[in-house]
Amino acid sequence: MIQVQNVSKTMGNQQVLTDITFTVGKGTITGIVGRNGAGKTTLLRTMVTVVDPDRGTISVNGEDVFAKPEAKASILYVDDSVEALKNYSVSNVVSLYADIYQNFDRDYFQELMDRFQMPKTKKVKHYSKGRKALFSLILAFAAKPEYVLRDEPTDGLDVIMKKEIMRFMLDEVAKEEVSIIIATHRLDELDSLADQILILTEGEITEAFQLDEVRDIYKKWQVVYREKMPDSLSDHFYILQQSGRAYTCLAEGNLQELEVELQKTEPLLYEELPLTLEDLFVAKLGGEHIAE
Ligand SMILES: Nc1ncnc2c1ncn2[C@@H]1O[C@H](COP(=O)(O)OP(=O)(O)OP(=O)(O)O)[C@@H](O)[C@H]1O
Repeated sequence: MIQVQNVSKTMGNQQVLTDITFTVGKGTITGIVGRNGAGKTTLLRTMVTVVDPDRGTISVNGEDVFAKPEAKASILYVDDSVEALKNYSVSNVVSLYADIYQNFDRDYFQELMDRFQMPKTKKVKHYSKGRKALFSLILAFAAKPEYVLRDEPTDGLDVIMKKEIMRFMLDEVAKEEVSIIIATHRLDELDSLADQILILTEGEITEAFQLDEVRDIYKKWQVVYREKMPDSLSDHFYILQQSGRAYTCLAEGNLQELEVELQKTEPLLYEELPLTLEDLFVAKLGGEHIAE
C-alpha cells in the first residue's frame, strides 16, 4: 500500500501541492485528474522522491520513502526517459534496466515484446511515438514493480494505440497484481479502468471517489416525455442534456425508489445509459468540465 499523508510543496513562490492525502491499494488503478498545471507531475515526482515535500510523508508498505530509500524500490515512475535513450539499441536499454532493477525479468520482457509484435528494430529511435510509449511500459512491467506511476500515458497517440496501452495496463493489474497511478488531464481515459479517482485542482484534492461506490449511488437514464419532464422529477434528477422532450439525466440516491418515481410519470420511454466519469463530474461540480 502507498500512503501519501498531508503532503505540501511550494516551488518558487507558488504553492504547488497543498495537504495531499490518499492511499493506493494493491492491484488497483488510481487516476489523478487535473488540468494543466494542477500539480500532477509534481505529485508523482514527489512519490518517487525526486521532489522533496515541505511537509507530509509518503510510505510504501509501511516504510517512509524519504527515511528509507530502499522503500521506493517497488515504485517505478514511467517518464519520457525512453526518449532520452533513443540512440541506444533495444538490447542496451534492456541491459541498463536489468542493471538498475533487481527483479527485471528478461523472459517476461521478451514475452511482452512478442505479444505486442514489437518490430525487431535495433535502435529505440526507429520506433514510432506509439511504439515508444508501449516500449516504455513493457520495460516498466518487465522490471516487476509493485507500483507503476505513469504521467499522461496516451498523450499524442492515435485511438488504436491509446486503447492498446490502456488495455495493457488493465491486463497487468489483473494478472500481475501491480498497482498503477495514472496522471492525466483526460477523465474519459479512465472510464471503466480506474478504481479510484482523485481530482487535483490547483494543487489540492478537491474530489476523491471509489468508483464501485459511486456506481451504486448514481444511474443515468434517457427519458422521453409527451410533454416536458414533470417538475416532481426534475428536483431529483440532474439533467445532463435536453433535446426537445428527450432528457439525459443522472439520478442520485435511492435508485430503486427513483426508478419507481420515474415510472409513475409515464414517460413515452426510458432506458438506462452507461454512466461515464465525465457525467458524474459535470453533475457533481455543477456543470464544470474537468476533462478537455
Ligand atoms: N521547478 C519548479 N519551479 C517552480 N514552479 C514549478 C516547478 N515545477 C513545477 N512548477 C509549477 O507547479 C505547477 C504544477 O506543475 P505540474 O507540472 O506538477 O502540473 P501538471 O498538473 O503536471 O501539469 P501538466 O498537465 O501541464 O503537465 C505549475 O504551475 C508549474 O509551473
